[in-house]
Amino acid sequence: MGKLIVVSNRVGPLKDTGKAGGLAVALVDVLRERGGVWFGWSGQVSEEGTFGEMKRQKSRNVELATVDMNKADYEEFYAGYANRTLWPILHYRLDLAEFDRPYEQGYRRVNERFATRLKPLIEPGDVVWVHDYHFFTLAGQLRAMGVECRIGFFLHIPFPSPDIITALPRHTALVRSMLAYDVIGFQSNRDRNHFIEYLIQEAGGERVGEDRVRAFGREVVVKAFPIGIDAEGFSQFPKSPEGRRQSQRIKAILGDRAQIVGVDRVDYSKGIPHRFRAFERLLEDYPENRGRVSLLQVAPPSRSELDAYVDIQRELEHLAGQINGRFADVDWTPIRFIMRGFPRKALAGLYRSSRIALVTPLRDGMNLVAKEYVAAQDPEDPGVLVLSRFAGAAEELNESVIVNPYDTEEVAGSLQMALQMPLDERKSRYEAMFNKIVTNDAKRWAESFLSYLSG
Ligand SMILES: O=P(O)(O)OC[C@H]1O[C@H](O[C@H]2O[C@H](CO)[C@@H](O)[C@H](O)[C@H]2O)[C@H](O)[C@@H](O)[C@@H]1O
Ligand SMILES: O=c1ccn([C@@H]2O[C@H](COP(=O)(O)OP(=O)(O)O)[C@@H](O)[C@H]2O)c(=O)[nH]1
Repeated sequence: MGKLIVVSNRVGPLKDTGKAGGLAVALVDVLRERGGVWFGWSGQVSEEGTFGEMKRQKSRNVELATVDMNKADYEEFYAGYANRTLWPILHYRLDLAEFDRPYEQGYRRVNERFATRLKPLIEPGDVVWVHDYHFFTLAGQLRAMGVECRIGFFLHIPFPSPDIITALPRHTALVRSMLAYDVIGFQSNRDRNHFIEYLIQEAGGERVGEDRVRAFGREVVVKAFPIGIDAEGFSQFPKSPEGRRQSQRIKAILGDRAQIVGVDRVDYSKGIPHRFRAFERLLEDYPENRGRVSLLQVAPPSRSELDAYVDIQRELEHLAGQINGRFADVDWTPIRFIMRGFPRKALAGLYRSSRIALVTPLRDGMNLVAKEYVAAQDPEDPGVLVLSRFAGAAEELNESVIVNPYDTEEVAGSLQMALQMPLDERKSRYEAMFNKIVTNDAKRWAESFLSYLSG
């Protein structure tokens, strides 16, 4: 068998640096396990861009092969079409989507350039596994250059219903180019079903088996492969020196008070303002929690060059200040809002010392934080996961307390219920979820996808 070539916009690093982003975290685990080449953007902007030298760096069984982007590529492809057009649409936010012809042209250009740089790395027998919305059209470009090997695609973010997707100008061309892949994977059945509905309604496609569709003259596998984490490995992190150090710091400030934790990139899809309001509502409706329960929100900034991201950051600072001003006391701060990233071992310590994780995205492909929180719990005294029904993770983790993140009163009531949940119920919910995340871990996710891709 040939080698595995993984392609994603965000590549590495292979070490845990505390830079947030579930895609990179998941792929490190997979590549470490199986070995291969990981090709993508270096994270650098230079004058030569994709025409510059390919940086190659080997660490044990994984080789990182990266190229720069130039300023126009960065602005039109990454900040433009990927994050101003596709990201909001795929997260059901048509109100935030910007449609600009240069963005779309930049997207096609960068996909073509990446295909040109990738092609010489592909040898007979290799399989290519492409990730995420940055590269919907990459396989189409590779095929046009004569590449015939098996190429798979996995979408890490949601795929909405045809009603929403059809708002994207020239959506047909985009979806048609996706059919150049041999296997197309989604995080959840909901996303997979939306894609099939699109093919049937908009492209005259048809289902030709449980996981196969025919459209645009091609027959491909279309299937949900919910992404996992290295759950066994993560469950050991709270016992690491860094994990312990964070737990001890938290215990020292909390005493016998309870902590709710949230961990998200600052992104409008994550529902952080709604979460702050739900926590405020908890303090209003259940005043016995004042002085007794606090919310720790870790929120590393993300895509800060985009207005929508600057706006949400400001809104959060304002809201946290307002809620703290209203309820804080000399010895208690209701919301501790930390706008920087932590390495995952440190996060594990924060998760372990929190009675509740409040994971309330308005839309999310999967949400690995939900799985990490479960993995980090003490089996003898586990905390409670309160999870949005709109996270991909909710399809699997149905023993969590599932909430509608838009319903402030419901989330506040669920927090109160979680704070009072008896130990035996906490344990039975935890055990069911832990078993699932250990079984459906990152390794199994990759093996399952690759077994379809190998044909
Ligand atoms: O690369 P950035 O623009 O800095 O953004 C970080 C990553 O965000 C997204 O992550 C998604 O993948 C997770 C793992 O499958 C999933 O749990 C989560 O729901 C998604 O939002 C994005 O998809 C990545 O491409 C970005 O690198
Ligand atoms: O300070 C932080 C915050 C997050 N993360 C990691 O970033 C990933 C976030 O993945 P998720 O699927 O929850 O959301 P995404 O950011 O990919 O949309 C998780 O593995 C987190 O542990 C991290 O390493 N440090």
